[in-house]
Amino acid sequence: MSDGIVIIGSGFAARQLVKNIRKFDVEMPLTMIAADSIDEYNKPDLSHVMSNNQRADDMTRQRAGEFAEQFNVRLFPKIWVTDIDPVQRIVKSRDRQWRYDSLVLATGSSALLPPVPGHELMLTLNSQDEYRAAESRLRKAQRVLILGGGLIGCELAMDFCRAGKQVTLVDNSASLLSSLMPPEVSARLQRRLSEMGVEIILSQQLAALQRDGDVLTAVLANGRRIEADEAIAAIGLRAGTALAQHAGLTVNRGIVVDGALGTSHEHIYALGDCAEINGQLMPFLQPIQLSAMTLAKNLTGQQARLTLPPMLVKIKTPELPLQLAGETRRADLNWQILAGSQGLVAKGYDSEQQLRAFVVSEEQMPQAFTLLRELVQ
Ligand SMILES: Cc1cc2nc3c(=O)[nH]c(=O)nc-3n(C[C@H](O)[C@H](O)[C@H](O)COP(=O)(O)OP(=O)(O)OC[C@H]3O[C@@H](n4cnc5c(N)ncnc54)[C@H](O)[C@@H]3O)c2cc1C
Repeated sequence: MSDGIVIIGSGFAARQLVKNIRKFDVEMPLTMIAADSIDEYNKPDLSHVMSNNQRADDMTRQRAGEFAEQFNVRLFPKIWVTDIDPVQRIVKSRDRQWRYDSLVLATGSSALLPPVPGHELMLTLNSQDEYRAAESRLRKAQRVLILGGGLIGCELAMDFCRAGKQVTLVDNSASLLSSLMPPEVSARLQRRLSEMGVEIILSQQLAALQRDGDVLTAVLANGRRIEADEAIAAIGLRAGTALAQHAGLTVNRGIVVDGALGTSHEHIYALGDCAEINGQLMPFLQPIQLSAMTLAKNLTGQQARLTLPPMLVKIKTPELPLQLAGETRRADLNWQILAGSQGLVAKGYDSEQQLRAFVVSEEQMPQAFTLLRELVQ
C-alpha cells in the first residue's frame, strides 16, 4: 500500500508544503518523516534566543500531534531516513520502509565546521535541537568566540553582545558580510558592533582550537591566541544532499530542481535549503514559501512553474537592522552610498546604469519597496 506523498523533513519547507497542499486537497494521503521531533519552531528566532533569554523549549510553536490532527498528516518523528530506492519508489530507515507516489526531499542544510584541529569543540546553531544541546553551555559562557562574519555570524554576535557576553568575531575576509555587500556598505554595521563592544578580527583564519578544562583557546593563523568559554561556527551551510546523491539524483551545490521543483528523477521533488534552483541555493523563507506553493499545485494536479520576484532579505541586527535585495554579491557594480543621520541607502548599478542591488537601513525602509520595483532582474 502506498503512503501517498512522502515528505522527508519537518522544517519550514516541509510544513509550508503540507499547508499549501491542504488548501487544494484535504484528503490526499500525506506522510512526513523527520529526524527531529516534528514540533514546529521558527528557525530565524535562533538569532535572538540569548538576548530574549529564550529557552529551546520556549521556541516551540505547535506540537507535532496538533499539526498532524490539523492538517491530516501521518507523522514519523525521530527517524533518520537512510536510503531511497527511486525504482521501487521506497524510502527506508534502519528498521522500516515507506512506499511513495511522490517523494519530496525537504532535508534542509547543516552548518559547516572549519577543517582545523579541534573543530569538534565548536557549537552550531542551525536548529532548535542544536540550540537545546548547546543551551546550558551558552548560557554559562561569558566569553564567546564566533567564527564567520556573514549574515548569521553578525546576527549572533549582536545577540550575544546584547545578552551581556564578551564577543569576539573572527572572519577571514577583509570586511563583515563580505559575500553580501561591499565593505563601504557593511562598514556601518561593523562600527556599530565595535561600539557595542564586539571585538572584530578580520582577514584572519582560525588555525586550531584547544580545550584545557573550562578554557577554550582559539589559535589564529597569525599565532594570536584567544581565550573563550565557547566557540560557535557560523561559516556557512551545506545543503542536505546526501540522500539524493546516494539515490543517483543530479546534485550540484544542492539537489538540482527545475521550475516545477522536480529533480532529475520522476516523482521526486526537492524544496527548501536542500534545493538548487536556477543554479542557486536560496536558504531564505520567502523563496521557500513560493516554492512550496508551486510544488503544492503540481502535486495536486495543477501545472505551475516557479517565478521568483525580487525579494528582500533582512539582517536582524536590532541595533542596526539592514535590508538588502538583488545581486548584492556582484563584483562589477558601481555603488552609490548615501549615509548620514537619516540612515543608509546604498544602490548598486551595472555598467548600463541599471539598478541591480541595494541595501537600506531601517530608517529608510519605505524606500526599499520603491527600489524593489526599480530593480532589474
Ligand atoms: C540563525 C538563523 C537565522 C535565520 N534567519 C532568517 C531570516 O531572518 N529570514 C529568512 O528568510 N531566513 C532565515 N534563516 C534561514 C531559514 O530559517 C531557512 O532557510 C529555513 O528555515 C530552512 O527550512 P528547511 O525546511 O529547508 O530546512 P530545515 O529547517 O533545516 O529542515 C530540515 C529537516 O530535514 C530533516 N532531515 C534532514 N535529513 C534527514 C534524514 N536523512 N532523515 C530524516 N530527516 C532528515 C531534519 O530533521 C529537519 O526536519 C535563518 C537561519 C538561521 C540558522
